[in-house]
Amino acid sequence: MSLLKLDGIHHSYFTQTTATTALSDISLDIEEGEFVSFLGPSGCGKTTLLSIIAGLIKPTEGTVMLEGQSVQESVNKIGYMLQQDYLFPWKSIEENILLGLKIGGTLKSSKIEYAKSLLEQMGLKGFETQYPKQLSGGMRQRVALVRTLATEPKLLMLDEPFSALDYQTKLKLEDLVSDTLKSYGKTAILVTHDIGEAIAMSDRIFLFSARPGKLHRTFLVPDELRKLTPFNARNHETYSVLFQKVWKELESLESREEH
Ligand SMILES: Nc1ncnc2c1ncn2[C@@H]1O[C@H](COP(=O)(O)OP(=O)(O)OP(=O)(O)O)[C@@H](O)[C@H]1O
Repeated sequence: MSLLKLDGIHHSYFTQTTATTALSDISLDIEEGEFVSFLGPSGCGKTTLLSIIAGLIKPTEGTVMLEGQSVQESVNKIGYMLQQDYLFPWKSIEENILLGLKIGGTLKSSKIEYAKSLLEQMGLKGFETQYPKQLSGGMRQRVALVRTLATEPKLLMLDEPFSALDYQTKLKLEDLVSDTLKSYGKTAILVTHDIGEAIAMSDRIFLFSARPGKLHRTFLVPDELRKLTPFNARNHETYSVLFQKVWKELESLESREEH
């Protein structure tokens, strides 16, 4: 059984006078432990689809099942990492990380130990008593990921989590996030505008067409890239071949939108 199953998703936004169809007939499956990316022209409905998967928006038509249950019954199984870290500035790094567990009523010693091991793995040991403003943007994003992983979500939604970072920090964080998610066998969906990031980090890439967003094509990332770190994948010859393919396909979708 797939971890996540979307079947016939269709979504329109309605006002009193207008209807905007954002998504049309999206069906896809994501397996446990897979890392997939959602790519597509601006406005093709990626954020709408993430919100539907998270159970924040009920689709006009279609179903979303996580581990065979409707998402409305599984909201606590989903974790987020967003473009902004949304850490509480008045709380220390440790307090920020443990907050999700506290709110969820699962602040047990085994969970605290797990959070501490994540903190160490993300290179944040020694920063527990510091405050967000004392950390760099890349470090704050690492704290945000630890806070998310600490609640042990089944599915992680990564909504452009690297797009506000400088290029070098972004490349380093891609490696660290990829390594951490692989080592814990986590399933993740990355929304990005960066084709290279999608190729370097994913097992599969879902390419959506312009509004209304439809699943246009799925690209399988070849094994020789998947076994490398994202940084090393970017330097492999197969990477450029796939980059060209995805680029051309995306460009054709964007030019269709303009006419
Ligand atoms: N609350 C809303 N009410 C009406 N229309 C909306 C609403 N939210 C999104 N839309 C429309 O639905 C379409 C899809 O929007 P969405 O934000 O999901 O796309 P996206 O692919 O995430 O965009 P981007 O890549 O620019 O972030 C767009 O045309 C947008 O204008």
